[in-house]
Amino acid sequence: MLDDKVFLRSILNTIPDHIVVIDKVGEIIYENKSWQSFGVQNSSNYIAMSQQYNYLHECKKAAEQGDEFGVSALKGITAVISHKQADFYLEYPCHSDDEQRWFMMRVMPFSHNNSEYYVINHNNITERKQAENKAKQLARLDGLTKIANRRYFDSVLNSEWRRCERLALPLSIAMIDVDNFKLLNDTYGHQQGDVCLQQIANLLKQYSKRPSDLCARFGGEEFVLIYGNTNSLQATANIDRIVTQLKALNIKNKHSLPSKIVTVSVGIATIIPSNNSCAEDLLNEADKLLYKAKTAGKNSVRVTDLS
Ligand SMILES: Nc1nc2c(ncn2[C@@H]2O[C@H](COP(=O)(O)OP(=O)(O)OP(=O)(O)O)[C@@H](O)[C@H]2O)c(=O)[nH]1
Repeated sequence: MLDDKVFLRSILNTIPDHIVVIDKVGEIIYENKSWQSFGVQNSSNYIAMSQQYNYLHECKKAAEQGDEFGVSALKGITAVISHKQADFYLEYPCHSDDEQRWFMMRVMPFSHNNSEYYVINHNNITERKQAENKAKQLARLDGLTKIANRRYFDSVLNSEWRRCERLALPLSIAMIDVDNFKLLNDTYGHQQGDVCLQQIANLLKQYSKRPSDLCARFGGEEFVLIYGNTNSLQATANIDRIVTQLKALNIKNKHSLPSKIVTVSVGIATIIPSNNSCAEDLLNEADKLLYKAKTAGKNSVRVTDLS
């Protein structure tokens, strides 16, 4: 039975992976049913093409059009064909108009009648990718406030620093600390303190919506905002709006005098990043200003423009 071609073909047609076999020059000499039906549902490209195509030519075309995965696929398959590599794996996105999808391409050589052939197998890994992406997103968030955590803040600050340095743009940072937060906890309980932190985080989110903005929980009752391509005046105006909105929320902290509501102290520092300084210096500057605001009586904003 195993010598029966129809029998073997039937087996291959039951496999959900998209399988294609090419020869040394990339000519497609076999495709299974899954491959064919995927090709019918999707426009022909290097992952969905039929026997009239040359697989390597299609990868090359995709690479020339700037498709980075086309470049990797071409390189990997060529490396297997030229025996530089025993096999090749590539994970790549292949989104349709209404669905996000990811696949893994696997290239394995085999010999038959003194000729070499290559099985190219595309396996749908969307579920795993979605789970990985979700885990990645969760790892960036602070558990209580659901805004960015300190670790993610550090990485965004460094990349925003480099971007603003490259483009000679101003970068502003605002350190925000809740005033007399211990009093709030002591008066209304820790749970109410948590709710207050969540309210402030939601407010900060509303005022950091541009792609180069980020609000994060720095730790405890301290928050930090990154404003890329934002000068000192713009950053201060934004913080003023946040402070006004916080006042409007009227979150009670009756022993915090004289306001009796939740207020914040803020330090804002702006710089045009260069070789002479680093992101940590800017952060330290904002922190110093915050400390000054605290020691001068809290509920105020201190600003330094180093640009
Ligand atoms: N509810 C709640 N409290 C927290 C959390 N993280 C830190 N805190 C509390 O925040 C309080 C901060 O107290 P302090 O550092 O003295 O600051 P403060 O009372 O705001 O005083 P100033 O900063 O000088 O205005 C501490 O009591 C911490 O226990 C949290 O996630 N939830």
